[in-house]
Amino acid sequence: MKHRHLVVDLGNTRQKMGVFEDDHLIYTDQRLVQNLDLKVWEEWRREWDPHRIALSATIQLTDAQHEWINQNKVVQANNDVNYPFNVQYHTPETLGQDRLAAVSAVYALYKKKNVLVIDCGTCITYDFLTGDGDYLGGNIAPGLRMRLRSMHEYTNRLPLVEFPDEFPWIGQSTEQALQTGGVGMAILESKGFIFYLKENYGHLTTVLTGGDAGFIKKYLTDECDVHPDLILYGLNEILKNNEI
Ligand SMILES: Nc1ncnc2c1ncn2[C@@H]1O[C@H](COP(=O)(O)OP(=O)(O)O)[C@@H](O)[C@H]1O
Ligand SMILES: CC(C)(COP(=O)(O)O)[C@@H](O)C(=O)NCCC(=O)O
Ligand SMILES: [K+]
Repeated sequence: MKHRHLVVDLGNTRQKMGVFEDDHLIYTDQRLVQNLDLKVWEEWRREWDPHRIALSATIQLTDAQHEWINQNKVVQANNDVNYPFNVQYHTPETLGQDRLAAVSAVYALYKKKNVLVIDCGTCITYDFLTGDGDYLGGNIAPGLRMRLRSMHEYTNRLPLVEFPDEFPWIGQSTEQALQTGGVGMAILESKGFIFYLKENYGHLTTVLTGGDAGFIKKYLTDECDVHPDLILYGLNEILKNNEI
């Protein structure tokens, strides 16, 4: 009989789900977080009848959701479960569950390599795992849409500009300056961090995930892998490493 796992990644913008059958991702779905409802989890559970369920959540859960998690023996990607790498973050109890799932995925996929995960979601998170299995930590930076929106919201006169399909490196209008400042300069931040890690740790594999990964990849000259379902794979790994 096939072993089926349901995994759910609840981010600040979107909720992503995946179904694994014997380690193969056979189905994915996503919903905007605004339409969050326990009914969605219940539908997924009924439809897929999983043996086990894993969850990462970066938003506050409701009492009803907590109850559902307990009833269904859901494994959550928090500090209470086992990881095959050394978590060297000084506050693992406040570490994002999506980040632990991301590191779980690259630990399994890129054995013995130094890996930087850049999760380009609501926030951009940078997480660094060494080839010796030490997760040293990383950084949290504003996401692309957040950067565009905050310049409008924190100033008196700057407009809210559209997310650009393309941008010039040297902005020549207010709109372009904001668009390039918002998204282009964030890309240089990624390039700068990749450069820093290469200088200090030698070899580096960079893996991009999250809603804006494809966009950022287009402008990164450094070689990197885009893995849209990385967090889902990480949650499946966490299920394999933790009996409940
Ligand atoms: N339709 C959309 N609605 C909201 N964000 C979108 C949409 N399409 C792309 N994005 C981008 O995806 C990012 C969110 O990525 P995602 O990986 O879903 O984030 P999270 O894991 O935080 O929920 C947003 O910051 C935005 O730039
Ligand atoms: C930084 C995050 C908001 C990123 O979440 P996302 O943008 O993917 O929704 C999330 O990982 C989080 O809430 N972290 C807690 C703080 C920490 O990781 O130290
Ligand atoms: K993120």
